[in-house]
Amino acid sequence: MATRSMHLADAVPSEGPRRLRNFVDGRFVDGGSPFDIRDPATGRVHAVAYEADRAIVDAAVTAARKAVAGDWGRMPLARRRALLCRVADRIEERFDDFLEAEIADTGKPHALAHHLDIPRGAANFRVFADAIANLSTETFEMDTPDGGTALNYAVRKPLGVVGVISPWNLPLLLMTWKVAPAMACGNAVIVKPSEETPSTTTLLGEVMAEVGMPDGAFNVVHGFGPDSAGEFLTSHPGIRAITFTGETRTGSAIMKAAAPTVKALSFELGGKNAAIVFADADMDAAVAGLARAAFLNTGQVCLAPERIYVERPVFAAFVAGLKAKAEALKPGLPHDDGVDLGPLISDEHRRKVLDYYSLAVEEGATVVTGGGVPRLSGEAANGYFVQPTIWTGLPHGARTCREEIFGPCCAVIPFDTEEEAIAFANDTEYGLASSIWTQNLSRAHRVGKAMEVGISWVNCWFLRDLRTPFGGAKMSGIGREGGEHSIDFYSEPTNICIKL
Ligand SMILES: NC(=O)C1=CN([C@@H]2O[C@H](COP(=O)(O)OP(=O)(O)OC[C@H]3O[C@@H](n4cnc5c(N)ncnc54)[C@H](O)[C@@H]3O)[C@@H](O)[C@H]2O)C=CC1
Ligand SMILES: O=C(O)/C=C/C=C(\O)C(=O)O
Repeated sequence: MATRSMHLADAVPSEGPRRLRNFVDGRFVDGGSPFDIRDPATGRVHAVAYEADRAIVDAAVTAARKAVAGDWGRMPLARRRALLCRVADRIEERFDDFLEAEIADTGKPHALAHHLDIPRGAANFRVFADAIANLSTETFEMDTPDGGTALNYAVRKPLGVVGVISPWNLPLLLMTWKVAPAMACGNAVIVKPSEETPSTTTLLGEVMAEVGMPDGAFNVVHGFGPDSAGEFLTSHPGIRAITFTGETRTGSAIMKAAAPTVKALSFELGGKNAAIVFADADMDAAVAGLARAAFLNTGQVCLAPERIYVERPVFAAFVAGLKAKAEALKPGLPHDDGVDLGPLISDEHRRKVLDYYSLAVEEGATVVTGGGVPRLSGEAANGYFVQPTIWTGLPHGARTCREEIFGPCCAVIPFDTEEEAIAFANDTEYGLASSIWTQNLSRAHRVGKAMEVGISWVNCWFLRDLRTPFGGAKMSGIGREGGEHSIDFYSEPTNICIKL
């Protein structure tokens, strides 16, 4: 296959900040207002992105519509699948470029991005290339009033142009989780990555050009939310669907903007996830598993448990174990030896998390560990680090127990009965994920089912089979993605009824 191998975005420069331009109709375009992208581990500007104005967003929509009506829309399925697999291969061939770009934007530890973010970027394309190949549709044979029969069968078709609005916590992973199924279904996409983390999405534009993706099938517009590229997309009449991961309030603003043009919406929103540890759990596994769950990616995972309910007889042992794990985490620069705790994404987000650290104390918490900013030297002294933090003694109604913090922190709360644990866990407006730790399989099933969430993990957390439904209940989202659930969202059936 011919490839166009060129660094169109200047995304791998030899010197100075990278320039991250908008990618429209198969090429990087000039224009837009520059804004700085900071490395959160050092506070230094490492790239400049260009905020797309309305004209650039309009050009992206026009190009995307042309692609759907043209080469991309007419492409045979086998070729479409092969191109998506080639995107996955190319992400792997350029693994180090993606790795360094993701690390520069997020400051996350090298090992984390190496094991999680970049491999999932490639895996997302492979999984949905397979899913679309194995798609079946429904058929119904019916009797007709004249004594004959008719055959109904559905064909699935792309929606058209899909707007993808993605967040900063797992930038490549979460963006490709939406782009891959949308493109597998034959849609053209316009991605607006988070203004904090535009680098890997820009690199994906290079990859799309390199593998020979038809012009306009994949577009990137940079910028912010309100009155910027985000809102221009969500209100654009040429876009048929919006898929979004991020804060619940943002989801609500997007719904409003999308309402006049009646777009299809798929939302994965905030969480205030609960974990429940029963006294019969394998305690070492529960402590290790929940330390990972609470502190991975510095707590910036929407699935992270910020409330951990522990059966009273094992409460003290659990808290002591979790404290030891939190205190063993080493904050620092992504490439430094042994570093396993990165910074928060921005100074603004650190202020928000530190405000919650103060609020917890005002609300009556005992700070088991953490509660502030770690002392770091060298370049990391200017990074946006906070200490992993554990609280006990918080009342259920505390804001710290009800509002999404999105930092490396959790409240640990005792319970006495299974019913009480279920009631505590479900006492929230959110409903994304839960994690239950017990060796009693009947209870695991019973409690897992009682959770008002999209995903209940038992004796594990963030174990992902990409074919399964993924999304949130209550204010944690609308719809499910994953496997055929993604195909359902990113395509629509036309029923054909043939009188035989
Ligand atoms: N995965 C998740 O569930 C995430 C949750 N959050 C939560 O959200 C809080 C705020 O972080 P933000 O980065 O401000 O999240 P956000 O939800 O505002 O941003 C996510 C994406 O939405 C875009 N956006 C924002 N407002 C928009 C609008 N009106 N129309 C269209 N697009 C819009 C942003 O530019 C970004 O690409 C965090 O402190 C955290 O609690 C943040 C990121 C990811
Ligand atoms: O595995 C996934 O598809 C998603 C994981 C995490 C999030 O959705 C999130 O943190 O927003």
